[in-house]
Amino acid sequence: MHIPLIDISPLYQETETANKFSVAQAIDKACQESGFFYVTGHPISQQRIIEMRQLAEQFFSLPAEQKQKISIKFSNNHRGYGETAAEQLDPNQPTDWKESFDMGLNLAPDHALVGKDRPLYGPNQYPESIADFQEKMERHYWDMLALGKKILSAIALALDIDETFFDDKFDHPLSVLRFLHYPPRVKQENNAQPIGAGAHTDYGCITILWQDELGGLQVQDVNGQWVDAPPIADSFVINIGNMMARWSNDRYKSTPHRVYSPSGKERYSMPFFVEPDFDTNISCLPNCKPENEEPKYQPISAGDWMIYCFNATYAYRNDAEKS
Ligand SMILES: O=C(O)CCC(=O)C(=O)O
Ligand SMILES: [Fe+2]
Repeated sequence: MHIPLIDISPLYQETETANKFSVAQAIDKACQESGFFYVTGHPISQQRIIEMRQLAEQFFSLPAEQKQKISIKFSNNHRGYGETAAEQLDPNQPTDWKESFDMGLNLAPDHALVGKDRPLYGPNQYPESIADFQEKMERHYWDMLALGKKILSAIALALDIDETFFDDKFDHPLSVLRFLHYPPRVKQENNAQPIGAGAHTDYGCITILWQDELGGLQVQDVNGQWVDAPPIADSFVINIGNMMARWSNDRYKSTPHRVYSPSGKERYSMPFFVEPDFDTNISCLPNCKPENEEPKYQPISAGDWMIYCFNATYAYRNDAEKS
């Protein structure tokens, strides 16, 4: 399996239409073949990545009780700290060996969009003891969302739909910026490498992943073999999620991937999940099915789709104690 490296800088040059189109075609091809590609030539600086990594390290090294104070268990909208083993991405494997911090669009509890009908909207939970934590997270959130929308504009171009098609679908995005920390772990008895994150597909539209220099991300090819997707300097790994596979009538592939965390070493990563507004109608995109055929899937709202996927993964959401 080939995971291409695509220089997306032409997407930022308004006049270079031909180059823009060849980037769009390269992205479209990768999304159809492996569902994975790397991007370079994006506007997120190395300095910013270093800053965000330091912030993640600072956060995860807080005392356990401070992290527990903002546990995702206390959130109605899936924000905050997830302790090690809270998540089980592959139901056939032990729980994942990672801790997490999730943040998204920060809406006050009395905001008109917040309520029972749209359970993924609401406030973030931030640690009190790290200076400028909220500001730094939110600045990075909006910059990553802008990158996500740029990639979506290239997908629109490739599909021969209006380049701005996705723009108005991100007024109140469900997008999530996530810190992950895979603590060091000893090798198992059978000498199998420990699993950091079990095999899974992502739920949403597209994922933009930064991973540290250790590597460990693996992508499944069509024969079921695991192929390394090592870190490449100044790049992000982009992959298609289930919502986009559905939206594109399966033109695009949502491909299983997993993380093997090398024993004895800790690993950091930072996925950004690009998800549209809760009420976005996910029904077959233009030009994604033959004219005389029906779409493969029924329309569903982006929010209902995400809730359906979340409920299948997180132990705490299925906990009888939490109604
Ligand atoms: O940590 C990584 O490199 C990947 C994590 C991942 O696949 C996910 O959170 O969906
Ligand atoms: Fe993933």
